[in-house]
Amino acid sequence: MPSNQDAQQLEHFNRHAQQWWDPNGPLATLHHINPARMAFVERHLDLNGKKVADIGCGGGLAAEAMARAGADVVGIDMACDAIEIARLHALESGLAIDYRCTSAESLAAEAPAQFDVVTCLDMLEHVPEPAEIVRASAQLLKPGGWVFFSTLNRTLKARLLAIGAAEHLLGLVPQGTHEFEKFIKPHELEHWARASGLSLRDEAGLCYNPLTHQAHLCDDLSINYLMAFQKDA
Ligand SMILES: C[S@@+](CC[C@H](N)C(=O)[O-])C[C@H]1O[C@@H](n2cnc3c(N)ncnc32)[C@H](O)[C@@H]1O
Repeated sequence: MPSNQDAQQLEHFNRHAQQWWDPNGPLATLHHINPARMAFVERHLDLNGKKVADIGCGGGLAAEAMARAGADVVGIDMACDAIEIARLHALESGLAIDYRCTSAESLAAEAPAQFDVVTCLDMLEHVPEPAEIVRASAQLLKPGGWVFFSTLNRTLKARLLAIGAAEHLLGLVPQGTHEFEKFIKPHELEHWARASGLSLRDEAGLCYNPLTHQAHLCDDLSINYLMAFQKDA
């Protein structure tokens, strides 16, 4: 297995693959936050006709939303059971999405500078070397292309809410989904992106109400946040 993977994390997502599309299942929170994440992407560009790589696509929640908006999507993930579920669901939805069980680094080696847009949503905090995923994302982009990351900030508040409350108190997310040490500060993400030839264009917090299950874009980056970068021409 290539080094930039956490076997336990992949096993975790494979274990829940069958329930990926259950809006009340273990991945329900991803269903709840997906419209706000898509709104962040679409405030920068029209996805119609764009070639998109969705890195760490899982069962395909974002990939399907982008395909419905007219994008030509390649979805990749190293949890191969999740990719199988994504394929089946796209078939049922009548969407043509190219799903592959491969790594971001392999796709970048195979298809450099081929994509208008890269999305990497709630994935960076699950890999040992997130900077390498940022670098691969930059390699995949055409000059001027956009990449969107969402991840969890390494703050006490995020630890209390995303792990303490969501995993242990409320059971919104399966226990073991997150490791606090892997959370990423916005300045770290920006630093890795800049080193990969990406310029920061926008950032937003993603505020989530665990009682109403409503998520919206906000100014508070202290828990879940999104960043948009453009590849330097
Ligand atoms: C929290 S889920 C997010 C899934 C999807 N992006 C979404 O937001 O709906 C994290 C995903 O990252 C994937 N992942 C973890 N490590 C990976 C790696 N090294 N390469 C590709 N995908 C990976 C997991 O298998 C899982 O599907």
